[in-house]
Amino acid sequence: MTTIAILGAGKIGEALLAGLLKAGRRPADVLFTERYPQRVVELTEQYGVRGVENDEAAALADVLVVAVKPQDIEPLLDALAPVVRPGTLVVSLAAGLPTSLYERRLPAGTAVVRVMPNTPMLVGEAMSAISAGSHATAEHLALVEEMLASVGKVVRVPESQQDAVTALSGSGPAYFFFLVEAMIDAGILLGLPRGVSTDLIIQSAVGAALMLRDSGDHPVLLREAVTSPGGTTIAAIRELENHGVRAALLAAIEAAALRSAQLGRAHEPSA
Ligand SMILES: NC(=O)C1=CN([C@@H]2O[C@H](COP(=O)(O)OP(=O)(O)OC[C@H]3O[C@@H](n4cnc5c(N)ncnc54)[C@H](O)[C@@H]3O)[C@@H](O)[C@H]2O)C=CC1
Ligand SMILES: O=C(O)[C@@H]1CCC=N1
Repeated sequence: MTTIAILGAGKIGEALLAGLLKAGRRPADVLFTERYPQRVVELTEQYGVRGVENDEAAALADVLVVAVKPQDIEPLLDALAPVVRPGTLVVSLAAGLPTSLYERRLPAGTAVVRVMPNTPMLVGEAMSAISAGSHATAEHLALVEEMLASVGKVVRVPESQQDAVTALSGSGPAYFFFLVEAMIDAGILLGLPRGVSTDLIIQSAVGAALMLRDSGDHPVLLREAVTSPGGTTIAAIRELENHGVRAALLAAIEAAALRSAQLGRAHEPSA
């Protein structure tokens, strides 16, 4: 059985850990590393998996999943470079970091797959996009696809599209949460109790999400079906357009993609 070590078990690392176990991987086949001892205790107690040091993970695991913040990558690569074994697959979940960074810093020929997941991984509904580095084979991609399919959907994209993916689906859940938060506040403005407003909006979000996924209809058609002539919805849509919400989303997502590219460039040799 393949042994997987998750290096950095924070929000996304824990989501993957939980998802892999839920999908049937044995706790003995999953390791993790964490820099805070208290976090090691918590995760060991909760999931029955073993917390180890990064060099031990490199010695024991077939797949090393990097789930530290991009800003924390340098010390981790320093720790891994002398101990990564031939044949190890490195899977990076970090925003912005190109496979070339790992290939430059780890032993020659190390296979790297870059992944952009998102937090709905916690509920088995992740959207993950994967790209092969220059030494990753079809088998490596298939293995990563199989791992991630246990916690949601997976698509393959050229690595050149990963900054855009990061801006869309990596950060995407935050935009929906932001929208929901604002809509709940609108209910408060209209005098509804917070609990009622929250229930109304969350169930509407769940229903709309399922229609988007399952109906096969374009979002425009779904919106038009809610928008009666001379009715309430069109009055709201006019305000959304007047306030530039569409343009704001285009600008926001473009800013996220630029930030992803910038995070990658920060680790270039000349930076
Ligand atoms: N949170 C999100 O929605 C998403 C995050 N990502 C990426 O996943 C990565 C992790 O993000 P989060 O989980 O949000 O961050 P986080 O801060 O919750 O988790 C990172 C964890 O790594 C640990 N860590 C740092 N250096 C370490 C080291 N040398 N050895 C062992 N553990 C170490 C930290 O203690 C922390 O618990 C980032 O690179 C981020 O770009 C990707 C997609 C979505
Ligand atoms: O905000 C971030 O940098 C990470 C990457 C994608 C989602 N969260």
